[in-house]
Amino acid sequence: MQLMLRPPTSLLGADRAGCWGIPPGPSSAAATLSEGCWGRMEAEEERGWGPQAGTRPKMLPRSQLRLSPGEEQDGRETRLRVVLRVRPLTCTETRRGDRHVVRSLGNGTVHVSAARHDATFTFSAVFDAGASQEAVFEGSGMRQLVELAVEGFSCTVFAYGQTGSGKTYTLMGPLGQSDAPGLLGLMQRSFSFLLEQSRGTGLALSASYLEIYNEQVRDLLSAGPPRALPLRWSKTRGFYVENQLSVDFESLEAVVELLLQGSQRRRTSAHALNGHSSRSHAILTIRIHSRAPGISKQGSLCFVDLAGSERVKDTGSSGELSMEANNINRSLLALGHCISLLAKPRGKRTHIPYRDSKLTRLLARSLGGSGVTLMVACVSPSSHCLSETLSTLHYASRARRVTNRPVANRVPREKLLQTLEEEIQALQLENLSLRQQLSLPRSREVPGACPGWVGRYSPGGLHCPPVEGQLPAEGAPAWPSLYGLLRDFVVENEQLRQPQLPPDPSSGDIPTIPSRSHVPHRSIHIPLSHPTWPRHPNMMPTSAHRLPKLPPASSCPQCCTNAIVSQVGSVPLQSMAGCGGNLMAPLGPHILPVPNKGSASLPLPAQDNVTVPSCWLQKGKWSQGRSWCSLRQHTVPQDSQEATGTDGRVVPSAPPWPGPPEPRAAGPVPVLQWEEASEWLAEQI
Ligand SMILES: Nc1ncnc2c1ncn2[C@@H]1O[C@H](COP(=O)(O)OP(=O)(O)OP(=O)(O)O)[C@@H](O)[C@H]1O
Repeated sequence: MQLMLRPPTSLLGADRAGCWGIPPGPSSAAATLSEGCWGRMEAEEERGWGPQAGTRPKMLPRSQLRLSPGEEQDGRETRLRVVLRVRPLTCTETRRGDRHVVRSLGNGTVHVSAARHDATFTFSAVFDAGASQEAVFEGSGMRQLVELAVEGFSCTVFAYGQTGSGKTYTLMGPLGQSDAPGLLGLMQRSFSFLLEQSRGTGLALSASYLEIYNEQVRDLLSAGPPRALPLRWSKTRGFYVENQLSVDFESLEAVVELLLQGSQRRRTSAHALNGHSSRSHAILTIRIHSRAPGISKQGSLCFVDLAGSERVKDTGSSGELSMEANNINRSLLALGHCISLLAKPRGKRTHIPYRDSKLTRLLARSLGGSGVTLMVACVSPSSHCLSETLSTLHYASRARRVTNRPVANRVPREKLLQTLEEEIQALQLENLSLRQQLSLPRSREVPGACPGWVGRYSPGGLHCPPVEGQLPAEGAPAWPSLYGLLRDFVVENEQLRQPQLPPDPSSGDIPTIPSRSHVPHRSIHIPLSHPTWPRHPNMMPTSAHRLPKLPPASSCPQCCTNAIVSQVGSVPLQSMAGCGGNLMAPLGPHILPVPNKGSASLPLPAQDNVTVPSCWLQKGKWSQGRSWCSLRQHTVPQDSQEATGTDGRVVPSAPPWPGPPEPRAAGPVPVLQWEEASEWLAEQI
C-alpha cells in the first residue's frame, strides 16, 4: 500500500466538499512547530509558539529529534501536548441553520462566542474546519511522537470530545476509503512513517487492539465472540491487560488490515448526533522493539479513540444505548477527575484515583506517568453544541497543565543481564580475596577448559569478546549461562567460607576456612530449591541466597546439544537440572545449558501478551494462532523435580515458584515471565 502523505488538492477538496460547510475566517490552520524535540516544543509553546494561520506545516529536522542513547531527556517533567481540532458543520447542522461559535484566531488561540459565553482558549495548535488530515498530522506533533516511540518511550495520542465531534475521523479517517489517501487519519500516517523508520533498522513491530465497552476490556483482534480480559497490575509494568492478542506486522497493508478488522468488531450504534457512533473506548497499541545491537529499546505508540461524551437527551438514547452512554460518561468523568488532580503542581497532588475506571487505569502511564502524551480535543463549531464544546475546551485546557516524566523503556532483559553481570563480577572479586586469604591459587583453572570463558568473566573483563564456539553468539540468550556462573560463584564462595564442606575434587585445595569476621559478607539471594541450585545438606548457605526464578532448563530438549562449557566453579555436579542427567560433570568443567534462541523454554519479552504473526490472522489460521498460547506451557521431566542428595552430591530439585507454595506435580508448568524475573531480582539485589 502506498501512502501519499501530501494529498492532491482535489482530494482535499473532496474532504471539504459535499455536505460540509466551510466556515469563513483564517485559512487552513496548520501548526508551525518549533524546531526541537517534544520537550523543547512545549517550552517554546510557553513562549508563544503555536499555529500560524495559512502556513505550511513544518517538519522537524530528524537529527534534532533523536535522543541520545543516554536519554538525557529521561525523567524530565514534560507537559501533555494538547491540540484542538474544530470540525466543519455537518449537513444537519447547516440545514438547521446552526451558527459557527468557534473560531481560530491563529497562534494556537481559539475564541468561543455566544450570547453569554465569550471565552478564549490557548492550545499547542488549533486546526479549524479547513485543516486537512495531513496538516493535523504534521502540526499536532504526531511525527515527533512516532520518533519518540522508536526511541523507546511509551507514547500515547488520545482523541477527546463530544460525540460526533470528529475523534474517529481525526484518528482513522473514514475507514475503508483507501481510494482517498488524503483522508487517512493520524493512525495510518503514523504507521506509514513508522514503517519508513523501521526500514533497515531492525525494528520489530506488533499491534494489539482492544476496547473498553461497558467497563469490560475486550480484545478486538481475537476471533470469536468478544470476551472480557483481566486488567492486572504489576510493580514494573503498571496496569496491563492479560492475554491480549498481539500481532506482528511488517507492512502497512498488514497493520491497516488489523485496524480495519478491529474497528469492524468495535461496538458502534446510530443516534441523533452521529450515525456511526463509537460506543466504546478503543485502544490500539503498536509495540516497537528495536533490535539494534548494543541498545535495546522497547517503545510503544498508543492510539486512544475515546467514546464521545453525550447528553442522553441530545442523542435520544434509550435502553442499551443509554446504558452505554452512562458507562461512557462515567469513565470520562473518572478521566476528568484524574486530569483535574494531575493538573495541580506535583507537590500539591493528592492521590490520583486511577483505579476508578478501566480507562484511567490503562491511561495511567500516559497521564502523569512516564509516557509522552498528545491529546487531540475535538469540537463541533455549531451553536447547538455550545455547552458541550465549552466543556471540552475547559477539559482540554486543564489537561495542558498535566505533566509527565517521560522515561525510555529499556528491555528488562538488558537490565537483568547487567545486574547479573555485576553480581558475578562482585562475587568473583570476593572469592579472589577469600582465596588470597587462604593462600589458594587465584582461580581454579580446569585443564582443557575454554579460555574465553574466564577471559570474559575475569574480574576486569566481563565484556571481553567471546571465543567462538564456546560462548553464546551475538543475540543468543546469555542469561542462563550467567545464572550458571552466578550459582558457581556462590557455591565456591560458600565452600571457601565453610570448613565442613567436602573439598572440591576438581581443585582439591580448600585447606582452612577463615572466620566470617575476617571476610566481608555478601548476601546474594538465590532460591535454594531452584533446579540449578546444587543441593547438599551441608552446602546450604547460611545467608538466604536466592536467584530470580528461571524457567526449568529441562523444558528444552535441545539444551544439551547446545551446551556451553564453563571452567569457572568446581562443584561436583552429579547432574544438572533439565538435562536429564546427561550433563554430569563431577570433575570437569561445568556444562551449562543454553537453550536455542526462541525455544519454548526461553522467557520471551512481553509474555503477558500472546504474540502471533499477522499471517495467522488470515482465515483458517486462527486456531493455530490461538493455540500458540498454550505453547507457553511446557513439561518438566519428573527427575528434574526430585531432590534427594544425601550423599553429598548435587541433585536437581523442583523450584517452588513464588506464590502459593503448592508442591508441583510433573507436567506442564508456566514459563518464567521476564517481568517477574527482573522484578524479583530487582527486589532481591
Ligand atoms: N474534520 C472533518 N472533516 C470532515 N468530516 C468530518 C470531520 N470530522 C468529523 N467528520 C465527520 O463527522 C462525523 C462524525 O465524526 P466521528 O465519527 O469521527 O465523530 P466521533 O467524535 O468519533 O463520534 P463518536 O464519539 O460518537 O464516535 C463523521 O461522519 C465524520 O466523517
